[in-house]
Amino acid sequence: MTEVAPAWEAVAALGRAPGAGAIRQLLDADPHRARRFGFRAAGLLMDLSRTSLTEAVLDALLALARARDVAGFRDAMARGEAVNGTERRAALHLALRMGDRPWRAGAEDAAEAVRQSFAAMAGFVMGVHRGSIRGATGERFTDVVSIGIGGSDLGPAMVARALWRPGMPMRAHYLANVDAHAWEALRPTLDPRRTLVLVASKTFTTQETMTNAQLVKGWLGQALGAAAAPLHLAALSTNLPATAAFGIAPERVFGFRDWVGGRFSLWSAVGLSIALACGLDAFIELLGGAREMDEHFLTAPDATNLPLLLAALEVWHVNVLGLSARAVLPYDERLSRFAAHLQQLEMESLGKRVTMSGAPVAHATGPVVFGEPGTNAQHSFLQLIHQGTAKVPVDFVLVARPDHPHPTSHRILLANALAQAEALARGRTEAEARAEMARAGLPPAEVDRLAPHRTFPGDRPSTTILLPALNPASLGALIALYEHKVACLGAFWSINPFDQWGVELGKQLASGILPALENGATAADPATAAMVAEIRRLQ
Ligand SMILES: O=P(O)(O)OC[C@H]1O[C@H](O)[C@H](O)[C@@H](O)[C@@H]1O
Repeated sequence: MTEVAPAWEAVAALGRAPGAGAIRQLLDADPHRARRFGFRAAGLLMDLSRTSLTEAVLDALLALARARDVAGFRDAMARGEAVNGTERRAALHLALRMGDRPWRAGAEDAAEAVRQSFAAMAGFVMGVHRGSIRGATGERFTDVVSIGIGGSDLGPAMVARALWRPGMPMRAHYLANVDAHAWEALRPTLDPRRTLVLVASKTFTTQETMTNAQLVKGWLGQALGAAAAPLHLAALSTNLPATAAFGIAPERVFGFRDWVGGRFSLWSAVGLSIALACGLDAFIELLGGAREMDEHFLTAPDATNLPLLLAALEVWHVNVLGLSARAVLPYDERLSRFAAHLQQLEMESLGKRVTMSGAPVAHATGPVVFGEPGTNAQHSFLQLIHQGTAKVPVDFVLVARPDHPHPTSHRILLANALAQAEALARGRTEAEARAEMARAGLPPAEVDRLAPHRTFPGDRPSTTILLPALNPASLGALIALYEHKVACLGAFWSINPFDQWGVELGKQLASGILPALENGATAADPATAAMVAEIRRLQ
C-alpha cells in the first residue's frame, strides 16, 4: 500500500462510522461549532459548521491532502510548472493578479508579460473613457459588446453584472450563443456609432464566436461602411495571426498567454469589458481581491486554508458520503450568473474520468454543480434539497451590506438564506411536525395524514460564505477561492483540472453534421440522419 491508500482508507472509515454525516447532533453538542468551523481570509468568512465535519474527519482529510501532496501541486502551479500535463502548459492565472512575486512560466517572465498586456489594456480603457479613442463618426463609445463563449464569456459577464452600477462609464453586453436570436435581441438596443465590439476568444477559432463576430462585423460595416468597422473592433486572444486575418489592427489586439485557461481568464484581457464598463479602478480592485486570496492560499497553513478546506469538504461529500451534486445559491441578485460561472469552472475542470497519467480514476470526481440566486431558488428546486431522496450540499453566498436603500428587503433576503441553512441542517422530526400541527388545531386524522409530508430529515449540509459587501475586491476574493478549490481537487483526485478534452467530440461531429443540414447529405448516425430529415422537412 502506498502512503495515499491508508489516508483514503482512514477518511473512508470515518464515513462508515455510526453517525457519520449527521449534522444536527453536532450543532446541538457544541454551541461554539460556528466559531470552530468558521474560517476567514481576504475579508470573507467561510462557515463550515453546518456540515458533518468533525475534528477527526478534518484531520483525516488534511492527512489525505498531505498524502496527495495538494500543497506540492499548488506550489508547482505557482512556480509555473506544466501542471496542465496533457497540454504541456502552466496554469498561471495567479500571475494575472500582478502580485510582487516573480512569476515565471517555464523560461518565460510571466510577470513581465502580464504587466505589458495590462498596460496595453489600461491605455485602451483610458483612451475610450477620455474620448481620445472614438468611433468612426467621432462619437464616444457608450456600449461595449463582448463576443465570446465559455470562459471567454461567463466570467466577464458574471463580474460585469455583479459590479455594474448606474453612472459607470459604459454599458456592457455579452453575446455568446451562436443562436442568432441572441444577436437579434441585442441588435436593436445598440447604436453602431457608439458601440465598441470585442471579440473574445483565446483560440480565435471557436465556431460560435467567429460566426457571431462575422454577423456583428457585417452590421458595423453596413451601418458605418466597411472601412470604418475596424475602428469599432478589438480582439482579446492568444492567436495573433487569426485576429489579423479577421481584420483587427495589431494595436487593437489585447493578448494573453496559453498558460491562462479559458475559465480562469477573466483577469486577463478577456476581462477588458469589465474595465470598460465598470472602470479601470474596479478592475484593479478585482485583481487585488483575488491576489489577497492567492496569498492566503499560497501561505496559510492547511488547517486554516480556505480553498483547501473547501476542497477537503468536497472530497468528504463526494467520495465518502456519495453526494454527487452541489447547489450554489448566492443570495444577491447581482450574482445571478455566479452559479453559471462556477458550473464551467468546476465541471469543466473536474469532470474527468482518468488520472493525470491516463489511468481510470479509482473514485468519483467532480459533482454536478448548479444554482440560482436566492430567494428565487427556494420557490424552485429547494423542495428536492429539503425532502428529496438525494442529498445535495449547498453553498450559500451572503452579502452583509447591500448597496440599495431598502434595509427591510435586505433583512428579509438574509433571514431567508439563514432559515434555509438552518432548515437543511436541523430539519423537522415527525414528532415536531405532529406537535406543530396539533398546536395549529388540526384534527388528529389530519395530523396522521400529513405528518410524513411535513417531516424534514435534516442533516443536509451547507456552507455559508459571507461577504461584508459586494465590491470588486470581495468578488475577486470569492472567485479566486473557488478557482483554488478546483486546483486542490485536481490534486486530491489526481486529475488534470486545467484541460477540457470533453468538448472536442461534439465540436468535430457538429462540423460533420452541418453539410447534412445544408444540403441533405446523409449523416453517418441513423438517429441524427432521421432528425436531420425531419428538420429539413419542416424548414
Ligand atoms: O476562448 P475560446 O478559445 O473561444 O474558447 C471558448 C471556450 O470553448 C471551449 O470549447 C472550451 O470548452 C472552453 O474552455 C473555452 O473557454
